Amino acid sequence: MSNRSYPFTRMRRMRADDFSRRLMRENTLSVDDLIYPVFILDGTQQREEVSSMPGVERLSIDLLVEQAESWVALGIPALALFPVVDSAHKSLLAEYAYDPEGLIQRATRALKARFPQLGIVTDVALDPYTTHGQDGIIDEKGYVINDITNEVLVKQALSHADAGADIVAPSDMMDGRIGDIRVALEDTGHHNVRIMSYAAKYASSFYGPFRDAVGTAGNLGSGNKYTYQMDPANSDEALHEVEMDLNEGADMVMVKPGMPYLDVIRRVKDNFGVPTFAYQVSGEYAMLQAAAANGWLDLDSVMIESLVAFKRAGANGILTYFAVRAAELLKNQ
Ligand SMILES: NCc1[nH]cc(CCC(=O)O)c1CC(=O)O
Ligand SMILES: [Mg+2]
Repeated sequence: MSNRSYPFTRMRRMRADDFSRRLMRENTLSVDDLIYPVFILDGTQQREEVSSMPGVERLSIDLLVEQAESWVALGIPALALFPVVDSAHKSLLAEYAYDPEGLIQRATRALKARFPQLGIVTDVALDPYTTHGQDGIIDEKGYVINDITNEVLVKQALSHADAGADIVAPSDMMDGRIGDIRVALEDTGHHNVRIMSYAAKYASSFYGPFRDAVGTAGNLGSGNKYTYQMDPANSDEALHEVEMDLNEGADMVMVKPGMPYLDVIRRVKDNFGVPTFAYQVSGEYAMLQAAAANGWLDLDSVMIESLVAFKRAGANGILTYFAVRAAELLKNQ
């Protein structure tokens, strides 16, 4: 007989029964892994669907607080807040981003007042607040000016922290903003406000439906974010980005988008062993929803499979528009 291990080893033996499949399962998904991104409208009693994201609703603060009751009851640890900013509040210098009475600042205060134990993650980036939809302040040629943008991002992050945000999450990809924000938070006594850095954020076309949801698609027009977001062809560069953000004081790092970038998550986790998050972005959500709507995929099972895949790749948690549905499924399993 050859030196083959079969039939002494039969990989199928452990798969033969549910109990042994459970015993050898390497990764599990729980509600503790889920962060739910939400879109916030101004006004009261406002509720709007997002056509490219079936099942996602943009809500005014009062309705958001009402709905959050059930999300908290499901055990979802944290929400990530994204504003739908009225065009009257958009400007070249993005002043509304750090207005203490701005939409995110008010939403954060309302949610923390009602649910002190619910983690609130705020997005630090200027794209909802600029007339051109870029994530920073631009020069006469349209180039996003790094260091001037950082000054505004610091003001924005501090205003979020003052409003009660637990985690500020810079998603802009300027160089050096993590260090600038960390120093400012320390100087103002916000020692425990955590920074989740969108450290390896790619210039991705999978963000399309998000730009519809927050209403920046029109402002950005045919523009792109290639001069600050990463080239999808790179992954060594992602490690360099992550290393810099950790050195500047990031508590958590993120890879974004999610599913097409699982290899990057694995490299980040293996190299640094720090809390690593993935963002299953709007386009990934839209793809699965669209296929399910056509009867081509079973939504609940592909949703859970995709989320387990993030855990297998090394993610400690996932920002996902499926958070509520997944939490319901995990509760009933
Ligand atoms: N700072 C903007 C921001 N923050 C989160 C997303 C995308 C999230 C998603 O697609 O679900 C984007 C879009 C962009 O960079 O243009
Ligand atoms: Mg960077």
